[in-house]
Amino acid sequence: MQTIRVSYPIQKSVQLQSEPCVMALGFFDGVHLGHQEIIKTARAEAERKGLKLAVMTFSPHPSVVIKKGKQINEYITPIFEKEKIFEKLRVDFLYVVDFNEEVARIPHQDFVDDFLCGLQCEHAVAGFDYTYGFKGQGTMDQLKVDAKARFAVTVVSKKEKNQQKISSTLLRELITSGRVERVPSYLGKSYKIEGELYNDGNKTFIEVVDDYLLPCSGTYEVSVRRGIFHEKAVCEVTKLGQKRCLEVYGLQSEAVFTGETVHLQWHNFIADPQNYPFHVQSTIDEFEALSVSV
Ligand SMILES: Cc1cc2nc3c(=O)[nH]c(=O)nc-3n(C[C@H](O)[C@H](O)[C@H](O)COP(=O)(O)O)c2cc1C
Ligand SMILES: Nc1ncnc2c1ncn2[C@@H]1O[C@H](COP(=O)(O)OP(=O)(O)OP(=O)(O)O)[C@@H](O)[C@H]1O
Repeated sequence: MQTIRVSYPIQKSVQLQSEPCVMALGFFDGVHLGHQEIIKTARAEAERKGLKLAVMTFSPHPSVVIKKGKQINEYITPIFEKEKIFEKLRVDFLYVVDFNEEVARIPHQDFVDDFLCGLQCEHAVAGFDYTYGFKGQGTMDQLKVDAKARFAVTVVSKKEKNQQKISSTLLRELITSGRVERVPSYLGKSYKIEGELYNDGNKTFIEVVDDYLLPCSGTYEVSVRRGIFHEKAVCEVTKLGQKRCLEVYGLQSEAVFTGETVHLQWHNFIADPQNYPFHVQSTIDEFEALSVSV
């Protein structure tokens, strides 16, 4: 897979690198079961038509630039993690559009002309609620109009679980409120982060990139994978202002770890920082009840 950074106006070199493709559109934070449906659909079309499979995403999240509603600057899948997932899903080109104020103002028709036709999109695939262009005025119906018969459009219908749309928003809410055990039914697997393991003689801790979304402060049942070793452990999350700390207990090995790459999977919330177990239960049940989709 090739990851290609795209700025606006699109660089000539990027256009020259492009190949006729089926393009899947969206931000794709988490690459959850709804997103996977988009990629699967796009891949099937790419195979049927003998085209490359491309994904077009943005960085940072448009909410950071548009400043309307909640700004999303921590991710379930920071860009390096997204790249790995798309690689596994056999994506050929990952276009990462540098989303800035100028891009936010691009009218929907221009976005289609420059970013889709300009990168040889022959078939676009996105979900029922995908929007694009200035003020999000481009909808999936508008995309068919803006395509002007230059490419085909497939709209993927809403994928639901427990009567609600599977969404990055719901997953973020589950993770940040500590209900990590609910994640697999929307993500298809437990929430997993990658970091580096350190031991300072007393404590074992994991350092992660700053833009990873972490569960709320508390103690969690986790599993840690280091190379061929896969162990159950306990992780205590503490957050002091901007400073976040992930301390890990119960790893079998006595070795001193200095920067070894580890993968940590979040299985269950055990207790909050005051050692009250399951304090978040009611909050998230309320959230899930409130967010039942219409
Ligand atoms: C070229 C482009 C310009 C956009 N401009 C706006 C905008 O001016 N206002 C807006 O609310 N959303 C705008 N959007 C954002 C999308 O409509 C959408 O909200 C965004 O991709 C985030 O999706 P999500 O909230 O579903 O993750 C733009 C998207 C694209 C691709
Ligand atoms: N549950 C779903 N069913 C079908 N399509 C989906 C679903 N969730 C997202 N999509 C589609 O996947 C692509 C990426 O969407 P996006 O990144 O906005 O995900 P999201 O989960 O809706 O995020 P958010 O909750 O932040 O709005 C878009 O084409 C979107 O329409």
